[in-house]
Amino acid sequence: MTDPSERTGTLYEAVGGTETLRRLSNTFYDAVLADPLLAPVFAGFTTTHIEHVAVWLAEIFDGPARFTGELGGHQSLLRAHLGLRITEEQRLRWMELMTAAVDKELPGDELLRRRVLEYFAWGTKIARDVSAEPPGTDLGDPGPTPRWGWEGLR
Ligand code: HEM
Repeated sequence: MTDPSERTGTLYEAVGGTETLRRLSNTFYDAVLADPLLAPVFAGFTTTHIEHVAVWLAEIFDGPARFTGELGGHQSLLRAHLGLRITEEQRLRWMELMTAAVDKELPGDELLRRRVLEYFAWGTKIARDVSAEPPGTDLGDPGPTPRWGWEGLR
């Protein structure tokens, strides 16, 4: 089935919920920390990062709004990237490693794969742009956490 309008339910349900997103996050950060271009960016990495990314993705893909409820929401996510000065080369490597992680952890559903990777392509550009601003920059109110569905950004 490839027509997005024929797909029901949320991307969160289709990926298999928070448990799968945790596995995706885990596989991805194993690769990031072994990567010479990205590892230095993640010098302050702790294992809570893996869980926080899984909780963020759950909300993006229309699951529980726990990142908003417990972890500071959209603004806090953006603020976490301030001052990182992410280069386009680093963003592309991030995408390459995430694509490999998606292929491993979310096999067999081409439309789901495409939608999930489209979110990451969109989100990494925002992270790169925000990261050019110094730490502490006032970002104003970025609005609620975005939601991604079978037809993309809503
Ligand atoms: C869709 C794309 C992205 C998502 C969903 C995402 C998600 C997150 C989340 C949820 C956090 C907070 C983690 C925590 O609270 O522990 C975070 C922090 C961070 N992100 Fe991202 N991120 C994205 C893109 C990127 C990119 C492209 C890079 C660099 C190449 C990056 C580098 C970092 C770093 C270094 C931190 C930690 C900052 C700190 O030490 O507090 N992120 N990200």
